[in-house]
Amino acid sequence: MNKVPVRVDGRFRLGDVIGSGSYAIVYSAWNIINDDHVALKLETIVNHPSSVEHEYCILKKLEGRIGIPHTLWFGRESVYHALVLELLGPSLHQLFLANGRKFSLLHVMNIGDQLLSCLEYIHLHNYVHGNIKLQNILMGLWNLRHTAFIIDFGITKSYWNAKTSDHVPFHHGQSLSGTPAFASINNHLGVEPGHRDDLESLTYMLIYFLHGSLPWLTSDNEKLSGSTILECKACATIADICQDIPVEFVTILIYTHSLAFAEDPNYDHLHSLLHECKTVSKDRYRLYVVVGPFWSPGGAQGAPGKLLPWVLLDMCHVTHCNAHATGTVW
Ligand SMILES: Nc1ncnc2c1ncn2[C@@H]1O[C@H](COP(=O)(O)OP(=O)(O)OP(=O)(O)O)[C@@H](O)[C@H]1O
Repeated sequence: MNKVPVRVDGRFRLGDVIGSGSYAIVYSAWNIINDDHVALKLETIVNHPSSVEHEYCILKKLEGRIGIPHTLWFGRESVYHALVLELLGPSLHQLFLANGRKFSLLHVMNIGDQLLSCLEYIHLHNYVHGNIKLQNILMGLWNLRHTAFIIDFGITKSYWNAKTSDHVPFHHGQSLSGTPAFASINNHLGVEPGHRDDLESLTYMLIYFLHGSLPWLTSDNEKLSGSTILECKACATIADICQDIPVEFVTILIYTHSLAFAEDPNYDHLHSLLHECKTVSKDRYRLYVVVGPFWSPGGAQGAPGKLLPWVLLDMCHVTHCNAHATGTVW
């Protein structure tokens, strides 16, 4: 890496490295003029379009809502693009590890509620975040310590064509963007991302918090290839994924999988399912039958994947979706 500047824009003095990703290194920094502590993201200027500049443009359109980081400055400093952001606290990944790899149901619901509202806001502004994962959710500091912030808009995309005022067309054949562990199945399959993909990633993340794992992750965090993860994800049954957690998560997962490419999600429905978990007794967690795997990849013409036959039973309801019921009862 090139020599890192001592100061950026004459006023932001660089401190320690607080994080890094594939494009940039994030430093804590101190604004010597107003004594403010900030986060400063440095990306080396290269030929391809700047991810940090892209992130800055998106944040400028989104900022103003709780859960979206404020931008304080963007510009060039020697051979770097520099983005100055409000300083945030630990990531959900760090908190999860510090908490012994388990969050309580109440905590998961609270985080889920906040992130769902924030994603709805991002989607209303015609964007798909594209990389929802625990490392990209930071808690605020001080009086915002209970507020979850979504960060890293480096691969965020607009799904709206401003010229034609249309949803971007269904498109197939892209490479996987985002992080394989939490990517939607359609993302693995190269389908143009939409709202549904952010919601599917959010659901995997919430389930991961409750379980401490997902069927396609190894216990020793071995780095598996995207194709191995896809194979395992596509073969996993709902029972594998949602074992021992409230049945509402089964409904949420099935709902996110069933969304069509350009369909507007019903966020209120998802909020109410999350809230229903509060009243769920633990006995209900296991009372479902699932025939899996529950997913079939899209066809060669770029048709979206579809739910395979499955049956879900719980104490109160019997829900059929093309059901041919054989399977195991838990
Ligand atoms: N505003 C902030 N306040 C505090 N820490 C931050 C802030 N922004 C980023 N970080 C830290 O820096 C890390 C890397 O940031 P970020 O994910 O934005 O970088 P990236 O290069 O775009 O990553 P990726 O490779 O995932 O796209 C985060 O996981 C987080 O720990």
